[in-house]
Amino acid sequence: MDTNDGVAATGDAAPDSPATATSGVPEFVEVPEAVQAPLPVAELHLHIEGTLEPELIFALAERNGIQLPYADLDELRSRYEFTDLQSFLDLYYANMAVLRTEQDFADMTRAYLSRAALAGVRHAEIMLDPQAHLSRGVALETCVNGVASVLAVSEQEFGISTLLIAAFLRDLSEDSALEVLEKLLAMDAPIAGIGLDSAEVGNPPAKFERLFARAKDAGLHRIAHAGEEGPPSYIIDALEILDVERIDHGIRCMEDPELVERLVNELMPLTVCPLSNVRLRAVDTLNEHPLPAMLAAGLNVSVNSDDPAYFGGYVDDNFAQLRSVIGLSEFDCVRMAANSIRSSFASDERKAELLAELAASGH
Ligand SMILES: Nc1ncnc2[nH]cnc12
Ligand SMILES: [Zn+2]
Repeated sequence: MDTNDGVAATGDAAPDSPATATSGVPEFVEVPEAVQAPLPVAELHLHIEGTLEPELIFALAERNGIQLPYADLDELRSRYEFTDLQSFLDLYYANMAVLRTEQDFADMTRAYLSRAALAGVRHAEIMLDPQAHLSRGVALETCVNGVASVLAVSEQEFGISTLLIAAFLRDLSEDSALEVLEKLLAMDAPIAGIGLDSAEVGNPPAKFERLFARAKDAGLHRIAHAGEEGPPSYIIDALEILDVERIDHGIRCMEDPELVERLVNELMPLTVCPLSNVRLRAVDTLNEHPLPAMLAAGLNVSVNSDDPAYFGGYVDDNFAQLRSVIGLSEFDCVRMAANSIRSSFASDERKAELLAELAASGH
């Protein structure tokens, strides 16, 4: 690991040109950062339905005989202009209509993992929104088994260890969430934890106190979106009422210095998603993103892609823009990669393996 200031990543790999005296290239020329392997990271904040790329949406629609309300890819892409979280969620839920069979869920998962492997992801904790599929008449077994069947071979095929997290939609009732959780437990679904997502404002953590208590009882990990659009008090409530182990986003903690101090002291992981925050207008531009201030405050932050098909990039794209647009140093990138691994729910053995890989990565 080096601690040099980051050089802007161009995204274009330089041609292979060994720096020999005879090639005319001085021997001391360093390998440009762009040709280095990506940082090995754990992706901790990823909605699998948010990885549905436009091409796959069209392919699945055709396979399932579904008429999309867009004439072509360009028309679909023209809708990816969001004004806030809800404007995104409307499209995100609408596009799920193409997911009908186990094969559809498996294909989506496989597409994410193969792209994530190129992005440097070595461990992924993947959220699935079962209620968004049940409400369309897709069985729980269909979505869970479709995703899980590919996760089961992910380490072997993609070198990515995985865990599945059932995320519950906070704009629905707690009773609905409890009913689905009981079904997941009864079918022995391979879930490692539960999450809380969807429309945040007006749906505070306290609404899901019984759900999270039940999940804890069942030995499940607990995470929740908080402080994406919602106030800092939602972060406090997620910690105190839901007893979460990680906060998804959490960027609005910066409005409450006492909360920041608490999060620092507790080493509470915050899974930050910079490109998502810009696209959903939680921040105006990447330059105004609080991530550098969060790092300076000593918060345990990691970089994640959230819904990469909708927000302009996977985790490597997030890092590349942080380097090139706001000049984030290589030291901070490596620090966040290490945070992501340490904050994961992977086994201690797997974490040690990944930290060793990070140390040997040359970053
Ligand atoms: N960024 C996000 N916030 C809340 N719910 C989501 N579901 C998918 N992406 C989300
Ligand atoms: Zn999210």
